[in-house]
Amino acid sequence: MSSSTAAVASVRDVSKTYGARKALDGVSVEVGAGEMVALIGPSGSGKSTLLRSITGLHPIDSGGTITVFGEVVQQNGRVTGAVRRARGRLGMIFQQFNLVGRLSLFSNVMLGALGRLPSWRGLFGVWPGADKDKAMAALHRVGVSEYAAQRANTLSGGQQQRGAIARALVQGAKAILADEPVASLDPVSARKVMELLVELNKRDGLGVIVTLHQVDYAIRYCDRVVALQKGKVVYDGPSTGLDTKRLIEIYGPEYEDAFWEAKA
Ligand SMILES: Nc1ncnc2c1ncn2[C@@H]1O[C@H](COP(=O)(O)OP(=O)(O)OP(=O)(O)O)[C@@H](O)[C@H]1O
Repeated sequence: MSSSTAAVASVRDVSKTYGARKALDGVSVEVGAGEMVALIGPSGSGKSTLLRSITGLHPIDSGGTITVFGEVVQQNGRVTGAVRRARGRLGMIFQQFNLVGRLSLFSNVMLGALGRLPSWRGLFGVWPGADKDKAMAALHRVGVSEYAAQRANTLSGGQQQRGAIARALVQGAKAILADEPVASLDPVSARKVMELLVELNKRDGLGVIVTLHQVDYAIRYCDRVVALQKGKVVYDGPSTGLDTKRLIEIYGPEYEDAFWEAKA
C-alpha cells in the first residue's frame, strides 16, 4: 500500500502506563487517509497521550502496535526507526503555537523546511529560492502572508496558530495532528483555525486528528468523533450520534461544561 492511501494512523491495543496510572488502556482506533477526526473526552482521559504516542514522543507499553502511513512506528514497547519518516509526514500543532517568538513569521515557517536543508543554511538565514516561494505560498494559503516579516511574538494567537499550520505545510505534512489548537484563542480566531483545518482536509486531502475540549466544535467541524474516558475509547462514530445520553456517558452529568459557546 502506498503512503498516500495508507491510514494516517492505525492504533492497535495500545496501553500507556505512568507508574500506577494507565493513561491509555487498550485503545484501538484507525484514522483513514483524508479523514478529519476529533478526539474528545474529559481532562486527563488520555487525548494528548494518544497523539504523542502516534508521533513516537511517548513510548507505549509492550503489546500494542502503532502504524503511521503503513509503517510501524511503535511495537513491543519500542519506538522504531520509521518514526523519523512518520514525523516528517505528520504536522504537529500545539495549544501554545510553538513558534520561536524572536524570529519573523517567515523564518518560523522556513524552519519547517529545515529537515531537508544543511543546518548552516538555516543558521545563517540562507534559504533556497524555491523554499522561500513555498513558505510564502503556505503563508498566503493560511491567510497571514501580510505578517511574514513580523516577529512571531507580536502576532495575535490566531495569526500564530495559522503560521504554525503554514510551517506544517512547508514541512510537507500529509496529515495534521493538532493538540487543543484552539484552547488559547478567542471564539472568532478559534472558528477561523477550525475552518482552516476543515479546508485543508476537504480541499487538500490532509488527514486531521484534533483534540478538542469543546464538544460543540467537534460536532460542528468533524464528521467523526472518538471519545476517551479514563484511557479507554467509549465512543467512536459520527459526531451526529453524540446525543445527551452519550455526552453524559462521556463527561458525566456536568456535560454542558464541555460546550464552549452556548448550547443551542
Ligand atoms: N509524563 C507523565 N507522567 C505521569 N503521568 C502522566 C504524564 N503525562 C500524562 N500523564 C497522566 O496520564 C493521564 C492522561 O493525560 P493526558 O494529558 O493524555 O490527558 P488529556 O485527555 O490530554 O487531558 P487534558 O484534556 O487535560 O489535556 C492523566 O492522568 C495524566 O496525569
